Amino acid sequence: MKFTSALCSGGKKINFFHITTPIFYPNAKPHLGHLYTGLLSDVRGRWSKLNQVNTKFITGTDEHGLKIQNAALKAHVTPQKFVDNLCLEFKKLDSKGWIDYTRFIRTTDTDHIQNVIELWKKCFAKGFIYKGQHKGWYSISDETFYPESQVVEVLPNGKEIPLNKSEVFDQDNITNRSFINTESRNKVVYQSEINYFFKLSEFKCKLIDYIRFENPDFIKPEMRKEQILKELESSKELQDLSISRPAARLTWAIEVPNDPSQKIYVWFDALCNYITSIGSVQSLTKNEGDPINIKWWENTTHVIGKDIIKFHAIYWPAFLMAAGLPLPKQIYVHGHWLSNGVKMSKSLGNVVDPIAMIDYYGVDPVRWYILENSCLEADGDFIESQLWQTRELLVSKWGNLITRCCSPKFDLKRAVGKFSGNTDNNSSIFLELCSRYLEKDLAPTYTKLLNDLEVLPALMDNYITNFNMQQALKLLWSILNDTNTFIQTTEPWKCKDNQDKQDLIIYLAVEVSRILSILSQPVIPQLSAQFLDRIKVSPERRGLEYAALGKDDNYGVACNKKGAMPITRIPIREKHL
Ligand SMILES: Nc1ncnc2c1ncn2[C@@H]1O[C@H](COP(=O)(O)OP(=O)(O)OP(=O)(O)O)[C@@H](O)[C@H]1O
Repeated sequence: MKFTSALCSGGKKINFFHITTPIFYPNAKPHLGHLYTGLLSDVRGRWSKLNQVNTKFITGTDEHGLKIQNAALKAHVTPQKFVDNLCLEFKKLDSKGWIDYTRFIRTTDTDHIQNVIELWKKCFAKGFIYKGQHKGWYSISDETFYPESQVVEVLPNGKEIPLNKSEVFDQDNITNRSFINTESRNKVVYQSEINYFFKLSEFKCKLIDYIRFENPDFIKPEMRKEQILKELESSKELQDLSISRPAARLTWAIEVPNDPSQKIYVWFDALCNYITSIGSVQSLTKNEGDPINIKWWENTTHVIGKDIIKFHAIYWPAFLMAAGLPLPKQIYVHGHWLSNGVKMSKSLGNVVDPIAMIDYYGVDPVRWYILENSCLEADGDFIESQLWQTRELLVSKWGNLITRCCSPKFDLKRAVGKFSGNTDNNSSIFLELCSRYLEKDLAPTYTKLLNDLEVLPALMDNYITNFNMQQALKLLWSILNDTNTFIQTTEPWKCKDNQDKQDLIIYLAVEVSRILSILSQPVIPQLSAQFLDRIKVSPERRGLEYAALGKDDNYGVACNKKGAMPITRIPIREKHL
């Protein structure tokens, strides 16, 4: 069918789509930023399902590591109890936000732990892991080491000075002194210990070839790819990566195979969740694995915030290359939600509580607002009055349009019965009908509307598959605005003496509502269902194949009577004023 193939990349049907969010640290309750990553992935996953592609969407929590161990200690509970409690908060946010995942992975899950051990063993067997002395500046908050060039000392008066090159640091001479790294600006401490190392230094050229030449779409958007390539192509060599910590210091982590004195570094553990989400390390092994699992893996998209790009675009591909495993298809990197110009983060506590917003404004206005006010390339500010305004527009532009169509003055069933069979996804027939019944000077208005409606599914497909949700929503607003203007100008309530004309106007308006509601199901799953219910579109006719003019000839029955509005006005939250 012409319509379906238009929605498939390059005309080729993709059968598998696997999408992942990062697994989040459950060291405090989630905030708006976590909902954002979940939402981008959820909409993309739902779009893929609507397109009848086999889809898996995985999210979860990253439960090991020093950061969790310390937070649990502070809360006077065991790390297991600590993560059990907070994991529920992340699940609650997903449930409130209608984040429709296939599996919620916890890194404490048994199958995941097994995979981490397998991945380690493979890298070890191929000679990419060795034991050595490690000295360096470590940020517990970021769970990562920083080079000296990225560390400054913060003096008691708040002044920041570079490290004194001639000073020899050790764990003792930094007590009572404060150091931060210049990348995340989190605190760092000096550590010297025995660790296992991963030979990251061997992957610089392989990564450049892979990202720049062989798979130029691996990292999106372009600016993020260039950022990573700049780092890789700089004259600096990649430093081997410390991937274990002494068990004496880190207890809450997976044990290094055959060495109980060491625990696996939390990022080596966490990244492996993407494999757990498909199956096992073994099942992804080239030539020996499961072809279906490999297919899932080759159609995997990771969605992440820009704060963790290095881990996903450098470390993760290098681990996989070392283990002889294939790489996922793509990594999409998004910007941050800010609070007074600073990244909203659990550690800083400068957060917006998304659950409070959802409880008051409803899930779909929040989803719409977040997606409309963000794009991958930029950071965004949350402004509650804008969220309220977005909701107002959904009520006045969309809710009202449907309510108008369902007015007792009109007869939707009659209009649908009269015009749906005539059109059959062919707007030129409908154009002809419009020119027969409507005034000549309306021709530009309805021609534009019909054209826009015809190309809408393919344009939305392009925007959503490229995570450009903002533009996809702009298209919906534009058609809604044009339809409201069309109704306002044609005044169907004044066409009592010309039933065909009235039916035609109402039919066009309700078709816009129906098509837009079908296409927006991934974005506003609850509201779109309520809209479709209001005009009695059967649940079997809500697939993408019905998102075209005239496609559904069997809805609108008994709608033209007073019914509850799917969405009504509410004032802005009092707390906000
Ligand atoms: N301010 C934010 N804007 C957008 N996404 C965010 C934001 N904060 C966190 N995320 C999402 O969460 C991921 C990081 O998860 P993490 O649990 O470390 O969150 P965090 O709030 O930065 O935590 P912490 O402050 O403890 O480091 C990001 O890559 C991104 O997907």
